[in-house]
Amino acid sequence: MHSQRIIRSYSALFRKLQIISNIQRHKTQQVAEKIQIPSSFAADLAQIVGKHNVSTANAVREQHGHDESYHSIELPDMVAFAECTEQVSEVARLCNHHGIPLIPFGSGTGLEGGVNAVKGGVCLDLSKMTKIVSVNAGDFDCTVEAGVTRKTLNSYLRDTGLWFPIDPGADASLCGMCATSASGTNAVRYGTMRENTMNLEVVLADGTVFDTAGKGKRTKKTSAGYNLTNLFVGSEGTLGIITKATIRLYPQPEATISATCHFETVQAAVDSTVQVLQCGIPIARIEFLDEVSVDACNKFSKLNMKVAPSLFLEFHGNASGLEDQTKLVAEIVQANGGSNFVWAKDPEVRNHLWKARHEILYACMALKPGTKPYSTDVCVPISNLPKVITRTKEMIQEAGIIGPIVGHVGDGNFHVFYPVHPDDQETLAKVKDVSHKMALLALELDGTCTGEHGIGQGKRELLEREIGESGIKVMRHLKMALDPRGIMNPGKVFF
Ligand SMILES: Cc1cc2c(cc1C)N(C[C@H](O)[C@H](O)[C@H](O)COP(=O)(O)OP(=O)(O)OC[C@H]1O[C@@H](n3cnc4c(N)ncnc43)[C@H](O)[C@@H]1O)c1[nH]c(=O)[nH]c(=O)c1N2
Ligand SMILES: O=C(O)C(=O)Cc1ccccc1
Ligand SMILES: [Mn+2]
Repeated sequence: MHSQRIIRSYSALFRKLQIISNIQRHKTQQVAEKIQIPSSFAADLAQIVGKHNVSTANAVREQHGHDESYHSIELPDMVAFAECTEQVSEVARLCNHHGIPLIPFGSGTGLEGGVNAVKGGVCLDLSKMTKIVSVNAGDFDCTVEAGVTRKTLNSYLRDTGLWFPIDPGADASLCGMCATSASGTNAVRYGTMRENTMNLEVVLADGTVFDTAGKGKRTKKTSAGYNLTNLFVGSEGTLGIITKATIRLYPQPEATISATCHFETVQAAVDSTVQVLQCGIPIARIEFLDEVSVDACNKFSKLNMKVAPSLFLEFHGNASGLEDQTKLVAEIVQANGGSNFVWAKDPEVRNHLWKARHEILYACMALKPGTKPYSTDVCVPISNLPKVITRTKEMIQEAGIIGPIVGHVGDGNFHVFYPVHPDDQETLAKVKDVSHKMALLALELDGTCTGEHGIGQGKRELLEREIGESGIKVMRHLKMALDPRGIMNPGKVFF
């Protein structure tokens, strides 16, 4: 008995050591030498996409070597612009043949360093693939090419009475939004890219082109086999290149009302949110801003809000329905000690409010001029949200740093924006420490280390903790099966 127990504990220790050595090995791979590109490669690439669509110019490489995050710029060796799926397929085949990294580029608005070419290689810019392939108004869906952005789609749809509501603030490409599983302010009502993507045309590393739900399929439901569509949603360019997306559309709301209100505590704001959801009010947006964010918004966007934990809300529906909804929400707010429930129908007032919310990143940077934003993004079951936000605020105070908080509170999702001077290592170390502790707390409280920005470069270790050894193994098997040479966006999602 005793010897069996010893054997068991030794084998457990051995397994642990194996995991550590695996992680070490992957970390070493991550800093391995960049791949040497053969001299004939640029000419081969130009054969596929045309000479005018290949660039090795520094300015173009610099433009493509970063997104909107604090992650340092990493230059690709060259940038190629694809104009159609066939070209994407040929480029993938060529890169795969030579084992050259291939990084899909949508519009570069990501927040986790997803497009930064950590191992060099070819950045494949998809912004020239701008066809809106089809709009099926009667079926509430449309199919777009990789370069179509959400604002372009919504302008195109304006006269159809339909719209695509997923709104990450930035004018991101829709396929880039699929790649990061984006969401934003409207997700509480309309869901995220996961719930709104029906089919994807994907080019695999070896050039294979396929449709994740079957050619031309665009049904609201399916039980047909594995969900390959959602395998690629959130894959961050590591499994293949998304060249087309079929996504769901919604009727444009007949009437819209926005509102703001203020609270004594974070708890009161979250309690109000939970009660709004419990009452079945189909709230379209319910955004939390702490007092530091409100102050930043007041200064940057010329608002005149009470500096207190606040909610920005939006209601979509018909006129009579909206009256009932706003009345009920006002009562809930009041019951939780909230004040100044102010609502607006006027589009100008509403647009000003949401513009201010979307520009919060820039408002927070203006609190410390010359800084870049270090962003965080955790998501927990909503009942645990006050705990994580309150503890995070304590940690921010203890560390003596500035960290405004905003949250897509209806989804249990929030962000801290830390404005950091790029050469202020001391503040950066504190920010990283608080962010890591916050993410660990979220994991401990049944949450995820990212609700919507993705893993990118900075959260790979957190992903291992979140998914666990077996889950990571399954992910690795999938990666190996689809991209055996590891050319697709190396250094992201995995070590
Ligand atoms: C001011 C502001 C505000 C916000 C945000 C950004 C900014 C600047 N974001 C983040 C961002 O808008 C979001 O991550 C987008 O989905 C990224 O789309 P891009 O087209 O810019 O992808 P981008 O080019 O930045 O690429 C992102 C990742 O996807 C991959 N990729 C891009 N296109 C691909 C394709 N066609 N096929 C395969 N892989 C592809 C890339 O390789 C990379 O790994 C956000 N997000 C959010 O969810 N909620 C929010 O509230 C906000 N808010
Ligand atoms: O505004 C949001 O909701 C975002 O997701 C954008 C963001 C979050 C954190 C840092 C920078 C931008
Ligand atoms: Mn967000």
